[in-house]
Amino acid sequence: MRKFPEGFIWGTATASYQVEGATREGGRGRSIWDTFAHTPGKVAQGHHGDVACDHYHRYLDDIQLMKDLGISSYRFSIAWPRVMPEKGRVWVKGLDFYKRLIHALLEAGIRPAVTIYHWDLPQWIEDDGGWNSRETVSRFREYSEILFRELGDLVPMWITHNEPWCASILGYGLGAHAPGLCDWRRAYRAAHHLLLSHGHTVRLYRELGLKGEIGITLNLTPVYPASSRPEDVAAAHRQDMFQNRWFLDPVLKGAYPEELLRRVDAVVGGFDAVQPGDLEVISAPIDFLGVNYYSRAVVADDPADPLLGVRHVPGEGPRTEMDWEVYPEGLYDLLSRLRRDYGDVPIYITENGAAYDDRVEGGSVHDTNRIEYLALHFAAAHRFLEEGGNLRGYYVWSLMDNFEWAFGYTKRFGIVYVDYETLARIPKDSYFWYQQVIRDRAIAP
Ligand SMILES: CO[C@H](O)c1c[n+]2c([nH]1)[C@H](O)[C@@H](O)[C@H](O)[C@H]2CO
Repeated sequence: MRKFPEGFIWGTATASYQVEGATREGGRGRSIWDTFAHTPGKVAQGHHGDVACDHYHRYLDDIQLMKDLGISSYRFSIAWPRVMPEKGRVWVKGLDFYKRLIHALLEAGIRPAVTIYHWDLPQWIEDDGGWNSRETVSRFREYSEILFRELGDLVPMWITHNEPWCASILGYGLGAHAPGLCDWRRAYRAAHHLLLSHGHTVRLYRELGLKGEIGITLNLTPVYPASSRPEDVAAAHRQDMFQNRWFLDPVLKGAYPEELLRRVDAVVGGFDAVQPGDLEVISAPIDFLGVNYYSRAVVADDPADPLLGVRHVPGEGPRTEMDWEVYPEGLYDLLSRLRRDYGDVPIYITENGAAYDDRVEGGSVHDTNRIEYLALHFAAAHRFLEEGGNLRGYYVWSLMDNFEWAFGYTKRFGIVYVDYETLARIPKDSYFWYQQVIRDRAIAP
């Protein structure tokens, strides 16, 4: 058996817009995802989060599932529109659901890990410029201060942002996520303002003297050259800069990659979002780095690509329902690279999991492919730990099937199946497998 260390944190993760529903309850205002999902053609089959998994009303049953599973921590996000539903209005009572949730988690012996922002920006802030506007930085700090003052003594682990790369590139550059804009200049400005708001919030956390830990979650994708040709190796470095170092370097080293700034300036002109002192704020020391890992990228040199001169090449591994290659070695390589290039920063894997075409058969879901995926990735994490890696914990994405953004409910990532007709929860085989791993604190060799 491959034993994990005493005190290793086993968890599961979700996000507010993906599981809560109750989008019109408790004084909640509209988010950019309410707007985006209700815009025809943006989300598969017209799906939206109005009901989702109804976690807002069913959270006690879901916590019982977590308790039976045996996890020691649950990562979830707070919906900003519940706290700031409209311009000029702070609705602290909007936190009442989260206070109930957190108390129930603590009573169940489960450590709450709160993501302050997981993409559901209040629509009124987007109407005021959203992450393209520097004003949103101070609004995020104000929002964070409310959370810290109301929940700071109860919540021991805070994540400022979930994947600012996705929030900026997918939301403002590619238009695939809310707010659905296709403007690279705004995308780069949004990325900077997301990072800046992270830094200010970390500083605030320290100023308030709170005793927990705070960090940020980045989606990180190790990049491999399609061949050993120097052009492909150089292409992989460029993609790594765009995919990973763009966020890792400012947060952990206090500087953007020089070549990225040059390319951004050349393509979008005048990357003027950066002001003196910003990088010092962004690199405020963090207690941990949250890593979301799902798969790798393989790239080749391609002069026709205007920004980076790369083209993606499919890896040769099996694919999940998201058409992502299953590549557990990439998790070990990523963690090892972080340790090599960024020092011994404590790491949590804040998301890892897979979507598969799960079917209910006789009241069960035999998701052996997901068990295989998780077993391989747990083994990669274990190898890193065995080499002295500073890995603190592992949050499986996701506790339950949920709203998978532009894919709606067509992709299932949960270790618990959700019947969207009845909202019944059915633990999958992977739930019971994970339960045993947690009990043994080990995986089979
Ligand atoms: C390349 O995958 C990204 O890192 C990523 C994958 N995922 C995420 N980020 C988001 O944080 C979750 O909200 C998604 O539900 C989840 C599954 O798609």
